Amino acid sequence: MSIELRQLDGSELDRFFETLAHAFGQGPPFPAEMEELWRSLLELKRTVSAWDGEQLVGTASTFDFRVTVPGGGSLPAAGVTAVGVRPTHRRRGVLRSMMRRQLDELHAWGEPLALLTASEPEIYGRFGYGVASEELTARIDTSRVRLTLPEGADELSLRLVDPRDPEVLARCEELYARRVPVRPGMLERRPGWQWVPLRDPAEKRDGASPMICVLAESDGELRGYARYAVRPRWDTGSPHGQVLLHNMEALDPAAHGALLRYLCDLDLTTELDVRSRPTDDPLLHMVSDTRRCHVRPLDQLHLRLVEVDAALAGRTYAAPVDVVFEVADAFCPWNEGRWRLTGDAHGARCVRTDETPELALSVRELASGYLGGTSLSALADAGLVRELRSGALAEATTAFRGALAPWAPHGF
Ligand SMILES: CC(=O)SCCNC(=O)CCNC(=O)[C@H](O)C(C)(C)COP(=O)(O)OP(=O)(O)OC[C@H]1O[C@@H](n2cnc3c(N)ncnc32)[C@H](O)[C@@H]1OP(=O)(O)O
Repeated sequence: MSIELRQLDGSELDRFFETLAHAFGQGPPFPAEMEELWRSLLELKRTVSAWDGEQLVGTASTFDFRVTVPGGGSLPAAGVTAVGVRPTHRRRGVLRSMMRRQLDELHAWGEPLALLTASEPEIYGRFGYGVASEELTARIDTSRVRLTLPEGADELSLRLVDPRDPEVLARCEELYARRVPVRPGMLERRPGWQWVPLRDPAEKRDGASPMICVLAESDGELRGYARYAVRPRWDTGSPHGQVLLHNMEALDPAAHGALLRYLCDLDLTTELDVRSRPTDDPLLHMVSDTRRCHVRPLDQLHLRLVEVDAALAGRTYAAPVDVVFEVADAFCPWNEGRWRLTGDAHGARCVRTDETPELALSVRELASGYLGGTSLSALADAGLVRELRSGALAEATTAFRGALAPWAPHGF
């Protein structure tokens, strides 16, 4: 089988979505709402298509993001998306060849990072991606769990609005933009991206209502918003509906608490399903009983350092660090070798060196630690990082960690 790889032509987009629909197992047509959104956001220059003769057998693309890195700055990051291979052409190296082309292109364009959320966590490690953030899912028994609310929560007023109302959406996006620099992993949303967290395909609701939006305001100022749906359940006689939290942002503890209480107190419901929150979300400290919250962490952002030096120099460090890393990177050999990282809370430098290595690891582990979500010491305990100079591991571990757990607000 000979496979040709090339950028997609605009006239081939129908086939792109048809191939993706087959790859994800549901068969064509691709869900209409998603297709319309993705068509408006895809950049043909960033697509990769794999062809077996006239047949489109593989798809991949990237979005041109900026992601918040530790310290509050941001870096360009390629958001890998729409990866799929036709079921007839599985396990013959089509994905590998698309990943090869994609990373070569990102390298040529000088983009320091690539990010993705994976359908299955096993796929991307072999291409140098490490799990850089986790998300927390929870199923809160709101008939039993009580909340202790932060001061000021009672003073906020709550208002139900149409999430798609242009004025509401603009205000929510403005608030979201203020949250972006706060947490590593947050994604800047360019025009068009405000629709992504509003995705709500009817065929995926499974008995739940369309998306609802509640605003938390004080004297007309927006302090937080939550988007959710309600799935009524009456099958046992008494009502025990579920509240499904799609997304929520708040500027301060009071707004966060007010929104959470609203979601937990909705009449005729006994459960709040939290789909994706940071692993250090304050809700964990407001509930009376975490066992009845059924909390579960899942891998979230898989991250790749496309350019080790630009990536490491592009963030700041929680404590002074001066360490020589010996990096292994079989898939992107331009990253292989020794890098000396010096930095602190104000800035950093990362340069090639032939000095004696002090920590040895693969680019995958460096990626796992990059946003501050995974401890390099923990990776060393798993045999994945080797300390070659006493003290270097503790120094790098402390420097890489941040005050907040990394998290991305939505998939892509
Ligand atoms: C960012 C995103 O878009 S995530 C969405 C990814 N897409 C999907 O899950 C849709 C359904 N799946 C598919 O379309 C395909 O099976 C893909 C894209 C996951 C894999 O494509 P393939 O062309 O079969 O992969 P390819 O043959 O290149 O395999 C490369 C390697 O990955 C491994 N691999 C591929 N798929 C998987 C998987 N699902 N789980 C574990 N390992 C996998 C292969 O075994 C191979 O391993 P090796 O390096 O040891 O040889």
